[in-house]
Amino acid sequence: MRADVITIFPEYLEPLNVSLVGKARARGRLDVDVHDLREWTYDRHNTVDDTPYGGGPGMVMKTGPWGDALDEAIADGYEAGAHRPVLVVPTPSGRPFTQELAVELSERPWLLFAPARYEGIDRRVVDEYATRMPVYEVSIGDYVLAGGEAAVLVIMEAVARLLPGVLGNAESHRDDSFAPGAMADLLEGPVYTKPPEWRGRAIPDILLSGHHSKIARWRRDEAFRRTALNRPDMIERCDAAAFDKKDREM
Ligand SMILES: N#Cc1c(-c2ccc3ccn(Cc4ccc(CN5CCCC5)cc4)c3c2)n[nH]c1N
Repeated sequence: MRADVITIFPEYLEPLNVSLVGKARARGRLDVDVHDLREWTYDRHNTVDDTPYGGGPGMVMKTGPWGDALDEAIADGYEAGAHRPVLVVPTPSGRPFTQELAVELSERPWLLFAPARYEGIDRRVVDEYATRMPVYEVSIGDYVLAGGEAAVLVIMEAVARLLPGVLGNAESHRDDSFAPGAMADLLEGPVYTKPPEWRGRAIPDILLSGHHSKIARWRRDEAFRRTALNRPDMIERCDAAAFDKKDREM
């Protein structure tokens, strides 16, 4: 997979050099190029924003720098042999970024990220590139950030861990919360490791029993309990038939 990120804060994307995404890059599973939008400004102050037409708070990011930056990133990607880019625009008004969408994006060969700042990018930029490629306008949650760079980090991590050969245990993402069909879409239950006792707190006996089907049932029950507590909405969505099927398999 190829990923290009255009931003006025390239240093914000430094975390893409470490941990899971950094490993995916080192293993050649992912190529990431971060571009400073101000390289496509030609005035003394490297201006990327201006006042909004129609008035209102804040500033709007200008068409010129974004158009020139996107055109060059796209041309360079094609020259490097990449094809079929999609434009990913983090925005508070976007569709929710979900595990399902992470899977969809992980199957794309080239992601072009346009994290904005200020009040966002002049709408004509998205309208222009939507004539050339699929555009995903996504929001990572119901809270307000100051820009899209944090969303790029979230999206890149969620996508990179789904790329083949990136996660140690290739299957482990299939049991994720939110992964379609995993544990009837329940949250993860509690996890434990050595030592067997810590500050007077022991491990649930069942986990030391070696009885795998009973352990699996205990884990499912704990997952159900946690989901009912923190995400009752997911319980309604939970497919009772799938749940009963899991029950019979244990
Ligand atoms: N993903 C994601 C995001 C973002 C996000 C993503 C990208 C940008 C680019 C700029 N901002 C700042 C901003 C914040 C609020 C508004 C709305 N206006 C405020 C007053 C009148 C309406 C416009 C921009 C961004 C925020 N926030 N929350 C998420 N889950």
